[in-house]
Amino acid sequence: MNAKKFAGEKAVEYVKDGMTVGLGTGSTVYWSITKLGNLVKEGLNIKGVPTSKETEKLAKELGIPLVSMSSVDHLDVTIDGADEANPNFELIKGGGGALLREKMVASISKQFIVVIDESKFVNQLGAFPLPVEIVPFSWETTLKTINKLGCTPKLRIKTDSSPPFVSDNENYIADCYFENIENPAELNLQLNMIPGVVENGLFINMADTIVLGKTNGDVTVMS
Ligand SMILES: O=C[C@H](O)[C@H](O)[C@H](O)COP(=O)(O)O
Repeated sequence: MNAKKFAGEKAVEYVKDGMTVGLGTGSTVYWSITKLGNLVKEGLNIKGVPTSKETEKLAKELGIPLVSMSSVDHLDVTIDGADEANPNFELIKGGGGALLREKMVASISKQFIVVIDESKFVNQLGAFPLPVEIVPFSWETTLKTINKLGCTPKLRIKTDSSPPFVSDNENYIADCYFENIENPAELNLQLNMIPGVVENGLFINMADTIVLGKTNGDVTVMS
């Protein structure tokens, strides 16, 4: 059974008529967006702010009205997936390369709802390589600097020997293999101090609620 679908659909309960809604990116929030599309067809009045070109395309196909982030002061709620979440509600995001826009959208949201399946809820972050968005200019130098923080960074490529993956913001992604991240809040600040780093996939003090789907159909909501 599809744990991502259970979590994604449950989170839609937080969306009410008249809200401006941040629409995350990925295969879990896909289910939230699809359900929202159905509710819009039935008369729900919302405006969406997409966090990626992929989500923008999906929302348009589903008929969800969209507005740009720059046209709003805040969002009422954002629903998004994550690659890992810990009991402090700290997250790793960016497996799909959308972390920068996702962090910007989440940062002005009154409520940030994270949808995950149970395999992503971990005691310590870091088994999933941390995505870091970096500028293409001298990316090799940026990787060397990131390496000094105790990880092995690898430039993301689509397949072996193909060109680098390019984000919606025309940047590259370094996937950083830490294994264990002892202090996510400190690492978040250290990474963002490096010239060449645009943003990293650690989301600290941002998530308000985690909606966790299980394969048996149970959904746990943590706030
Ligand atoms: O860049 C991608 C996002 O941060 C996703 O929300 C994250 O990777 C989780 O995606 P999925 O729900 O497909 O596992």
